[in-house]
Amino acid sequence: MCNVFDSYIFGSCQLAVLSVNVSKLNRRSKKSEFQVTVASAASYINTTDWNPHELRYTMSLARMFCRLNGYLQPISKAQAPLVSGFIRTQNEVRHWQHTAPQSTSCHWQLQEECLELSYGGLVMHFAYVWLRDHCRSASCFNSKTNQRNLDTANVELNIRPTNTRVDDENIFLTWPDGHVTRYNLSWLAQNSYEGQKQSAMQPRIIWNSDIYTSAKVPSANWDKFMSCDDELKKFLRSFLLYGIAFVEGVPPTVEATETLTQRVSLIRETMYGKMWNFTSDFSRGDTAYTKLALDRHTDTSYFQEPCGIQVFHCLRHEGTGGRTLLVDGFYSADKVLQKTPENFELLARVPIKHEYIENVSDHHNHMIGIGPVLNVYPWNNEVYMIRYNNYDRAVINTIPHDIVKRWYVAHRELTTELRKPENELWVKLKPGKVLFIDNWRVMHGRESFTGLRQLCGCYLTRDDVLNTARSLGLQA
Ligand SMILES: C[N+](C)(C)CCCC[C@H](N)C(=O)O
Ligand SMILES: O=C(O)CCC(=O)C(=O)O
Ligand SMILES: [Fe+2]
Repeated sequence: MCNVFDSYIFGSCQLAVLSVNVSKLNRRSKKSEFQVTVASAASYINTTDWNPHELRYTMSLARMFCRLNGYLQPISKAQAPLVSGFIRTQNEVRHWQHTAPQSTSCHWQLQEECLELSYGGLVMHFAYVWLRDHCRSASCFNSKTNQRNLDTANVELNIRPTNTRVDDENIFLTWPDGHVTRYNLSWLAQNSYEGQKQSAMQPRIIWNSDIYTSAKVPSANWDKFMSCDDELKKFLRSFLLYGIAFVEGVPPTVEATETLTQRVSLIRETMYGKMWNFTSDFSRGDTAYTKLALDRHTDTSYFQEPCGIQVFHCLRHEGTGGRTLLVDGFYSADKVLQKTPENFELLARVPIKHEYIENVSDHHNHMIGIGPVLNVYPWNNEVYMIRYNNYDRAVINTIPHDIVKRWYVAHRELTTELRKPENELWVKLKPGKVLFIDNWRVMHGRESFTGLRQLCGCYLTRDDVLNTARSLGLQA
């Protein structure tokens, strides 16, 4: 059973899109609906009796047509036999609209609930209420402030345009009250869900030690960094790509480190202070303030919003050990996703708590942060933040007993990935070399050490780092 689903005209050709009910054609098939695109000569669509032979001929035409015009998905060979024995129902035919041939591949169609737009190889859908809400006309949107004027609550939820037309670049929608919205087609394409789903929010290169080392990412140079926007931009570009970046030749003082970071962002003050400068004196109730080794972790997982960036500058070390360990959490998370998607899912969906309880001399702090280990964008499963700190992980009381063991299995798999030696990047921080770490992505740790070791640094406000990157023209 097969119906003509849609048809449209392009130049001298008329195209029919057939909706084939595969379950009726082949009962063993699990799929119930299948779409096949067919191109034909203009007269073809008026033919009432389609026979398999004719259809196959039409399909080979379609394939050729698609290839020539490059704007339809070529029909795969596998689909061809499915359409034999179809019945065409005339009343199912709806008409596709299209922009002029020279304006390239853009086709649109008004459906029951949405506008369907085919542009640049992507088929997109825009709900009518969305289209009304996003109107960029002067009365609906203030282009000086980039803010919406329209009161969304006044939009009829079942609104539909009463009239639609297109020119080469735009689609014009007339609404029931007479208001006209003009959308630039490429604006729609750029702002579609389908486009967003396909692209990464944050383009990145996930790395293990080999990948990072062979990339030979250059460090920025202090003088240039402070005076030249291009150097800052290069630095931020590699920071966004790898989640770590270095500046060398920095005067080994807290003040210079502060000046440096303020070129990138606002400092995020926490209960550790604005700039911190610490040794192994146990002045605070945390293992960081000892000489002990620290396994890979993210910091401030016990904040509702963990600090976005951590800056380290080792001002002094007279002793042995104390190397810094860096591991790309996104690389390991990706391995879990590839190997055991259900473990990835558990780590991404199950919220847990992290906690910081400090009662040392004058410092009294109790922080609780709640969230999953892997924070992902639901539309594309892209990981954007990892909370991973086994020291600070709190009592688990947010997971029922039948899930908790599965959660531990998933957590173990992530840990196994994170601990693979090939994923570990070891660096010895020296006075003058400042390290920026994306604390939502790259874990840090350290080797135990002897002697006096002084580390200064700060946390940065993530929004401000990204803001600086965007102002320099980077995608962040
Ligand atoms: C960086 N600085 C020394 C100030 C604080 C260290 C905090 C360590 C804490 N366990 C955490 O992971 O958040
Ligand atoms: O001492 C170090 O190298 C790092 C310690 C640490 O994890 C931290 O301060 O967050
Ligand atoms: Fe840390």
